[in-house]
Amino acid sequence: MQDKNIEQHINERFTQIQKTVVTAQQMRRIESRIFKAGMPVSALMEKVGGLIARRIQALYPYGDMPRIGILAGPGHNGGDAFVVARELYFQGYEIRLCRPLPRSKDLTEQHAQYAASLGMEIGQGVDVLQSCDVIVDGLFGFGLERGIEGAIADLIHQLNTWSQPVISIDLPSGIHTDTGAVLGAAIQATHTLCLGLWKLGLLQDQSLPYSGHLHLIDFDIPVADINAVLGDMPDIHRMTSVTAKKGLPTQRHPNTHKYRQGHCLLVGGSQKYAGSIILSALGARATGVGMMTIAVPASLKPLVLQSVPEALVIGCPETEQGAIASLPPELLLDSFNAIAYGPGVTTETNAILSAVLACACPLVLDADGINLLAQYRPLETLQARLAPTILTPHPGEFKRLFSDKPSQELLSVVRRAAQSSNAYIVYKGARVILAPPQGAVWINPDSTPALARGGSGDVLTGIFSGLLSQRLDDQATSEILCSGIWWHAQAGLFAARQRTELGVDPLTLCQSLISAIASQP
Ligand SMILES: NC(=O)C1=CN([C@@H]2O[C@H](COP(=O)(O)OP(=O)(O)OC[C@H]3O[C@@H](n4cnc5c(N)ncnc54)[C@H](O)[C@@H]3O)[C@@H](O)[C@H]2O)[C@@H](O)CC1
Ligand SMILES: [K+]
Repeated sequence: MQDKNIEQHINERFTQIQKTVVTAQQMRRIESRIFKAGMPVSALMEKVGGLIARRIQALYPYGDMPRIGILAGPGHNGGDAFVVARELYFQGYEIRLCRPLPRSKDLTEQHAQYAASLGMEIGQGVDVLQSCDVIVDGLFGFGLERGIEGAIADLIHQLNTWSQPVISIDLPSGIHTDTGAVLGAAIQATHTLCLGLWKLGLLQDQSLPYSGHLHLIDFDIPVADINAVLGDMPDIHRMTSVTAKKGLPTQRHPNTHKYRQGHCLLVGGSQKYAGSIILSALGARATGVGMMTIAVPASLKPLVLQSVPEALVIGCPETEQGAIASLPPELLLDSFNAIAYGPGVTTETNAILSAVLACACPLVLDADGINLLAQYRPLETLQARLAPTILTPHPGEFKRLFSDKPSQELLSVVRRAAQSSNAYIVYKGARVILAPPQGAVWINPDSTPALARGGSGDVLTGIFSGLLSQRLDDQATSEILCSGIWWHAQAGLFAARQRTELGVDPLTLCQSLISAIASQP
């Protein structure tokens, strides 16, 4: 029993740590609580440095990569780097150190002196590192406050032209801890070993070209200190597989039947964009939704039925240019558990928008559904809706809808948009952000550029519709949407592993949805 409690405690802590995201200021406050409680600064640095050194050994064993070059800055990021240098030195690695800024914090200075006393080569210029097999970047961590310029910026630019793998401690030096922006110049890392808690900047699109593979080095920050600083309801969460898997209907009730597994309606398609509604349908199909109805222009019905034979396909009257002109009166929108409107509809007519906005179930608006909303309806319309509205804009659609330029403060901009429109915003950047009308913003940390192609978004819309249709009584909309976002990205990653990033066309993505889940541990 005792063992089970301990294991449970460790798992719960791990889940919380993986979900937690901090700014530099929050990390500073958490750190100072730990130090005030009695943990010596030097002991923590020692512990962290040891963990980093062991991770480097696992990534780059001595037998393959015997020469390690270490770039050490003036603050405690540099202190960590000197501890790592010493640890790896005693494991037999040949160490070369570059210390471009002479004045350091006391603890860092002490470690530098000790490294020198052991006979490690320490230079001021970066050239000393050039012949090394691996570079460790301990120049700046979350204490970087101002732009990097002059000789230090030149050094970073020079280092970025080299071909060796680079491991950044905490953050790639030069990356803003909160926004992920480049402050003048930034190291391009192969791996970033983020210390203690995920820094917000590492989850933002701007830092992606610099951060490489992300690892969290957990150094046992007490959960009580995290809660004391972030509160019970943190503003930002990182999606994890543990939380995402909970929202998927993978375990069916033994007595279930098709009407209990939800009924979704997908409205879309046109002569111009005939395929997108099929991709949405295939996304919805993978969710195991019990029943699916698809409303398309009448001329598309045979095509859609060919791809989704199980669906009830309704052929609608169409405009001259082949968009849906109206919905047949026998289609009762209130009989569905979720509706998606938008894939392939074009902006030719807005005749259907009012009807879908009036529905009493969750509504996913995507693609031209969003553009029509931007063009014809004030956002206040959404305030009146009784069920959740989900908007899935990419940056361009977001700008059209909210006339707000996504900026460095992207998270705040998206959050404000969700609050003011009373909608769940799924912002489709490289890392998808989910902002609900109230409550925490979620960021998906794991994805792939393979998903950057036409049709990927249609699949996501279908997944949302299928999952929302099967919602359990106690399931929050955010939870369901997080699961969909995570699943979509995991399928992309799965397909990219099998077929490279070039081979993840939207049909392959649909076909990978089930395999991606089945292959999860
Ligand atoms: N938070 C924690 O609990 C822990 C933090 N540790 C390490 O400590 C780091 C933070 O340490 P610090 O607060 O000392 O910060 P940094 O090591 O990031 O750097 C701060 C130093 O850089 C200088 N500086 C800032 N911007 C500059 C610029 N543009 N050009 C030139 N100099 C500049 C500052 O004057 C200061 O001396 C973390 O990133 C991590 O590596 C670890 O040692 C252990 C635990
Ligand atoms: K660093």
